[in-house]
Amino acid sequence: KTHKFWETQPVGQFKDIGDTSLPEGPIELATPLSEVKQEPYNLPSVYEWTTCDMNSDDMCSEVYNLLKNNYVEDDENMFRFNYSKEFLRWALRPPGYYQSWHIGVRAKTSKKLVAFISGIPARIRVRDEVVKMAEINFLCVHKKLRSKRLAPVMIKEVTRRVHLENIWQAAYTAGVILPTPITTCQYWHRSLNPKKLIDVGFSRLGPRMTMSRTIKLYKLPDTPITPGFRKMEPRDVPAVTRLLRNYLSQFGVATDFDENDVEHWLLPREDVVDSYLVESPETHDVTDFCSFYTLPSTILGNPNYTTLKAAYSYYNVATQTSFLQLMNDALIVSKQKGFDVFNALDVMHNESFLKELKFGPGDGQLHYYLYNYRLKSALKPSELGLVLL
Ligand SMILES: COc1cccc(CC(=N)NC(=O)c2cccnc2OC2CCNCC2)c1
Repeated sequence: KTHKFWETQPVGQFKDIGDTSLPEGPIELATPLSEVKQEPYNLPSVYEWTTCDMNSDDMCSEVYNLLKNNYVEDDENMFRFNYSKEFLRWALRPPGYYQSWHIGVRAKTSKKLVAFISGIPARIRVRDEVVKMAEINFLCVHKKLRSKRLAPVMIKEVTRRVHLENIWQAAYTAGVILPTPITTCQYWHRSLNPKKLIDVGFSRLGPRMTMSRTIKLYKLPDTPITPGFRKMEPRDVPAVTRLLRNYLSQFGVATDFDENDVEHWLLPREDVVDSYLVESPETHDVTDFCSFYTLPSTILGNPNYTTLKAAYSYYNVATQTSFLQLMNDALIVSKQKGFDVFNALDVMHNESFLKELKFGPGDGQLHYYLYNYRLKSALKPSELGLVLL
């Protein structure tokens, strides 16, 4: 009952956990394109499929507003992700993207966008295999249409369109447990504006703590302390790519970035993604790198504030600077840019700075999944080098 749909899909099944006789790799073989269902799946008769052209300002606004009002909320329904239009255009149009993977559902009569799901192409290395995958994200069904079983048919439709491009694997995350996580991450938060976070109920005043003591606890310098710490520029793409590829090579599952990918995903974009590096003042080598993306949340039902400005840790590499000092500089610049909180998952080597830099554990978990690819055993979060938006 609970996983009616997922028990029909080529994903690791709970009953198979621990069965080491099952080989690591694709669960179902690729099929000839002629055997892929050519026509879209059937929706309930009052709805119709639509392809969302994110280059169109109107379409982008429709997707933005659907997500703004109906996308993921925290467990206590106090906050809802509020991805910006510019962020969505960035997230959905990487090199080689397919507009056909930006799938909407409209009500036939009103023509209103009532649901959305997206895929983007990505090369993801699993152990020693680089696999072409779709990264599935932004699955959203209007609050008024929940439990009409729209999500399963939307997942089947995006899968069909991914198959039409001869791609047979996918990666996705969810806050809920489905068959079967490849790893489960904890999320952590570092207060930058503790007074606002306490006022809106994101954080609570610690025991035996006053507000002024709390503000002092989270105080940061005005400027980064690492010599040579500066914003990333286009000329840095080759060096950052080398640094990233070398760092990510140690993880069991990781993004396989090339320079083209780094140019899209990591060059700074105002209010979307920020990237900094350390250029050695002596040698001018690029020795370290840190980045975070901008994902505000709507504050639900607070009379004094509407938006929580949150930075999310993205990819970070330290080879000469201490990881602690590098990430503290990331906190310093994010505070200077007006963020209220800096969030991170315990993936890669993040655990080494979380407690030291005064991150507190979040109250939820983020589960990572692969579609049509079995891992012999689950990964630890520290073995994962993949951050989804
Ligand atoms: C603070 O506002 C929120 C609004 C909605 C949900 C949550 C809790 C939550 N679910 N957080 C995360 O999933 C999360 C926490 C730390 C780092 N990345 C995260 O999620 C990313 C990656 C997956 N897609 C959403 C953004 C918080």
